Amino acid sequence: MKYISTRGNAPELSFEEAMLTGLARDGGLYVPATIPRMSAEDIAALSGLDYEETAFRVMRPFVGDAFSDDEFREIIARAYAKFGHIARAPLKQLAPNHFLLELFHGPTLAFKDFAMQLIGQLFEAALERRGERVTIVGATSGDTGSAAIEAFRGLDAVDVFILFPHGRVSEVQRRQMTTPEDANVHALAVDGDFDDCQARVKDMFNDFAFRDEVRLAGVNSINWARVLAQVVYYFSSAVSLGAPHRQVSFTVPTGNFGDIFAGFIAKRMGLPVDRLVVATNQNDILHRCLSGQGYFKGETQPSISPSMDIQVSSNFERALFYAYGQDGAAVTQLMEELKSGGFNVSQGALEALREDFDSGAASEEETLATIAATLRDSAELVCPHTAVGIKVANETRDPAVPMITLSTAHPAKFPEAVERASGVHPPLPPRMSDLYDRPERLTRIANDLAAIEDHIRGHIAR
Ligand SMILES: Cc1ncc(COP(=O)(O)O)c(C=O)c1O
Ligand SMILES: N[C@@H](CCOP(=O)(O)O)C(=O)O
Repeated sequence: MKYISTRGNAPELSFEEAMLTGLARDGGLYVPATIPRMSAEDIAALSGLDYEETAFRVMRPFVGDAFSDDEFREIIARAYAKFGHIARAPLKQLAPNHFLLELFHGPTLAFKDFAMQLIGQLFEAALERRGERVTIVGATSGDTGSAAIEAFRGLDAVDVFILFPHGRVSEVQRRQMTTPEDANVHALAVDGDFDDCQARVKDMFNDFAFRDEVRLAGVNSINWARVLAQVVYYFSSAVSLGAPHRQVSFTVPTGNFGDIFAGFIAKRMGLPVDRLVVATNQNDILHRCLSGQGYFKGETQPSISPSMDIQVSSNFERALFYAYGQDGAAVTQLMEELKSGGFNVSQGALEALREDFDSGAASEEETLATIAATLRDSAELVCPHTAVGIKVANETRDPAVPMITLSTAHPAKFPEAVERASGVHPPLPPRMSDLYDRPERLTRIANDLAAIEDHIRGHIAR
């Protein structure tokens, strides 16, 4: 299995190389050269398997010879051992033909743990075999950072630097990043928004001298392995509702487009998915784009679903690559135009996107009202991101097709908003009950590439 860049001008890499490389050297994102198919029989055979075996069967064709079957099975087993639910990703019924896929039973209470726990194990195995060490940099609007820190803390072969927007993540998210004591963990509070953090991470990858000096690696969803791990729960949930004999749809609270892009890959692999619905908060660039208004950046508006406060949606580049018929030059041109504000999507590409994706958005008031209504009508307390998904699912879904809305974080990560909406204060799980008492350690830093690179140079263990 080879991986190619969405911009068509970077070396083809193996799974392991693509995973350790992160961003392609032409600035693009790696995707598999061909997407492996699973037959209806292969999908039917997943019925009744546990999550780990499903993960093995779904991901195996993408991994090539990077790991033996036994090694890969052991890695998967270790990755999900710390999850607090035997099903890993349980489904709950919200209403007739509307289901919630709970993705917050991992160590940091958000869906990011599914991929991050796995790639922590994959990195450790690959780096040990190669005798190498890397410097991981990541940008976060709250959840990726805590999941990455949890997955990589204490590893000898890795230093991990997480850039988060100062003052724009929830207190629980910030404390999850700033309270680990491990010397290889570095939380950087950047004076800017998430898009600034993500842009600085990409700048570091595009600064080849720095990239090679510190042996940079990335764990944002620019990393293909992040997307791959998230494909699994589309299969596990659809199969438990009757796939391949029955179609299902998914609504996905969306920011950086990584999670929903994993759904697109599942569909391309042969999973019978009817619609993939993009649900955004008031930062609705993706909804506007899919509604035919072009992809034009605005000012990021802080919201009660802060993890989705994103304007430049990194993985949308991968969707565009397929919508433009895998034309790397066309994608390169669009990304150039994005630097000066945005671009219009061609009619053909828009039609291609709409074959798979619907979209909708939720305002702040609608998000709060949905949290309250979901508690009242279904006895489920949901986080604001999940509420965005439920609101959009209710507006767009076909009642005849089962709709699975992804529940992306535990409500206790966003207690103020949840309590404001519902009057209920969601408690943290007992294992985290001292989170508010632990000392914090962070560095406040300017939104400045040179300052961030200097800080990293000065803090890595060489
Ligand atoms: C809780 C939560 N929901 C939804 C999202 C959106 O996911 P994606 O960026 O993959 O679209 C994020 C962050 O990415 C998140 O942390
Ligand atoms: N919402 C994310 C933003 C970064 O997303 P990623 O999936 O590209 O790593 C977060 O919580 O940090």
